[in-house]
Amino acid sequence: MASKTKYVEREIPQISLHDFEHRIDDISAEMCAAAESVGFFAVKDHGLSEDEVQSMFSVSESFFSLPDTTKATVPWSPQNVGWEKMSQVRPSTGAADTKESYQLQFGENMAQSLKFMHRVQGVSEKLMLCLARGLGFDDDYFVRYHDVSRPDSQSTLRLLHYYETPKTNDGIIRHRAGAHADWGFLTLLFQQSGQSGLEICPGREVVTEYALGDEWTKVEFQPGLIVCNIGDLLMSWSDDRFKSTYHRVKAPSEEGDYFGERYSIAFFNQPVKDAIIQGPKKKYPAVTGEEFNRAAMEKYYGALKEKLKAKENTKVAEMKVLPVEAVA
Ligand SMILES: O=C(O)CCC(=O)C(=O)O
Ligand SMILES: [Fe+2]
Repeated sequence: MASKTKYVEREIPQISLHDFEHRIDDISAEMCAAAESVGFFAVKDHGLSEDEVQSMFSVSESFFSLPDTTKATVPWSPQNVGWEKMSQVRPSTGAADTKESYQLQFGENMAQSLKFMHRVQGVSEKLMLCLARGLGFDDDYFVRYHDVSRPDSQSTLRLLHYYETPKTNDGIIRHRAGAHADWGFLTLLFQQSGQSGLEICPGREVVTEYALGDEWTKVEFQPGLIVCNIGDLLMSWSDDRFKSTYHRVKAPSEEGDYFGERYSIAFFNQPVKDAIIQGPKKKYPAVTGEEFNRAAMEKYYGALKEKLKAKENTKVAEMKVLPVEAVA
């Protein structure tokens, strides 16, 4: 039986993008303070309407309601596009997440999804400008490296669907999104009212490996907010000034947890392969986006292998494991 989760109240800063052009310096200061402390913040007044977001959730729900045999005609591929089900194993849990997801990249997509992706990219570019300014880079520094018109653009929209979890007490932990830090640059996340479960565990340096057994804070849906978090890549690119924070969608198991279906939408900003990743203080040697990903993949598989070795009767080769591109 899992022990009772420890919760603490932490403030997740809410940052208004209202009157962006005139307030960039103030917004940038707020964003950098959040990125340096909790690693998560929420933006409001970002220009995306509730209708636009709900339409994208409708697309997602229609897609996931198709029979598996139909969804399997667009299977997940190593380019990180397509559908997967119950196949993402996290080093923190060594077990597959109880979910399905569908990845889309810029290019040939349904017009509605593509339009939404461009809208979220627009918000992302504002955040990139603020973060670049905060680090002392040119304003367009990060935006240039996240050019979604390039054919090798890696940024990905991920539709997520977590299955309803039985309220049985059978001792099986049904992970939704096992604890992890996103490995990319910056993630923007959309949640739905009443579908709780997202939790964060800030302070990587003070938590145990994968933050298991530590103190969590719930990040609940609020209308009009986009939840944003720093990924490992930006942590490195900022000389560790901005924090990539552990988070999860909790395996429902305790009183007050939400056991129903959950839909969420994540937009992962990823730099192009030839981006040069190095912070202003040059804490780490310069690497390309491609090299950074390769190293992240090795680290992920190393951690996963260790975890699986530690678990009895689990053979790595028998498990269908998604590569790190889909891991975020
Ligand atoms: O579904 C969520 O709310 C979080 C998903 C997530 O953390 C991820 O896909 O990286
Ligand atoms: Fe994540």
